[in-house]
Amino acid sequence: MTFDETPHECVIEADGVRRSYAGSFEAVTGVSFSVARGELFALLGTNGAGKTSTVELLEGLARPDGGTARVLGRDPYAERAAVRPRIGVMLQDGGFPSDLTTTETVRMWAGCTSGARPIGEALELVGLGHRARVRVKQLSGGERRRLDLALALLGRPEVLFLDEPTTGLDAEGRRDTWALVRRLQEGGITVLLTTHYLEEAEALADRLAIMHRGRAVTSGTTAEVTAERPSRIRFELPHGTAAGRLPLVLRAAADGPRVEIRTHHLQESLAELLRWATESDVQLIGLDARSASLEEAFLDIARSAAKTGDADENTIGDENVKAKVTVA
Ligand SMILES: Nc1ncnc2c1ncn2[C@@H]1O[C@H](COP(=O)(O)OP(=O)(O)OP(=O)(O)O)[C@@H](O)[C@H]1O
Repeated sequence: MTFDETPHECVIEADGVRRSYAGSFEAVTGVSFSVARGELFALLGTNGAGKTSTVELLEGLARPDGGTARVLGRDPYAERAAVRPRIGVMLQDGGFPSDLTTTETVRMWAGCTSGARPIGEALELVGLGHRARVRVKQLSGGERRRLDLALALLGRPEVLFLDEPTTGLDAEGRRDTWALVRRLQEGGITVLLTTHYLEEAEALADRLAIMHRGRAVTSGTTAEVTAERPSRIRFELPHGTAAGRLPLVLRAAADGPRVEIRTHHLQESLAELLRWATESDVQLIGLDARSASLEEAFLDIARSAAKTGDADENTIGDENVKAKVTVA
């Protein structure tokens, strides 16, 4: 994705950013994406893909070894003093003094934040109002993540960086955080999020990128990313119906009752299958047809990269096969 394709004001821009550790190992090898004002962009990827390393460049915590990072039109590292008051950062591991209470922690943070929200409001926002007097060391892992979020929101940021914000939260806590992020976004905030939860990206992201080994292997809306993957049709043939009776394009070499069709032309393949089933008077047991999910796209990328030892290609999977049938 290039900057020109984004119709609105770019608030976050990574243009070919690179980052090396110890002067040799390149953890981020030229990543580009942009986030428009009010958008939520999610960075997904395998462990060690380079998500945090990339986000830190945009948070101004490190200078890129190549390419450029811009936030609110400025260099977040060189112009940190101008950028920092306008952004909220939720790191993967906040590391608070554990003997302070949640209120004391927020108060301490408020002391170095200009225009900070009232402490009670910040805690209520993240559902920690009832834990105001509890020491940080007594908070659960999920509650600490919420405290992290409260601190990130303290200065009413225009841009919010969330590094795995719901890790350690239970299902209810995760949904509460999603609802809060949506409310913040409705208020015009721009969000860059990293997550391991694909349903989180599906629920929240306007656009996303999947990273692997320091590169953004694919990016776009969930629909665009999944459109590259084949859809799937599954059913079971009734006892006594041979797979060899299936139309040629849907036929498997092997026999057996269970059929799985992978196709890039779901509507056509399904129509052909149903036409055949009706004409042949065959009942398709447990018929299930679905477009590829983000999870499938992600797994395809991880598997393909593991197989090839590289993730250089943008297209993953057998894109040329119109319909691939496996009969188990
Ligand atoms: N300070 C560091 N020194 C050396 N190598 C590092 C450092 N921080 C990260 N790395 C390496 O850089 C690569 C990318 O790490 P990074 O934390 O950015 O990935 P990630 O996608 O955020 O991973 P995860 O999902 O596991 O949090 C990994 O191989 C990691 O071991």
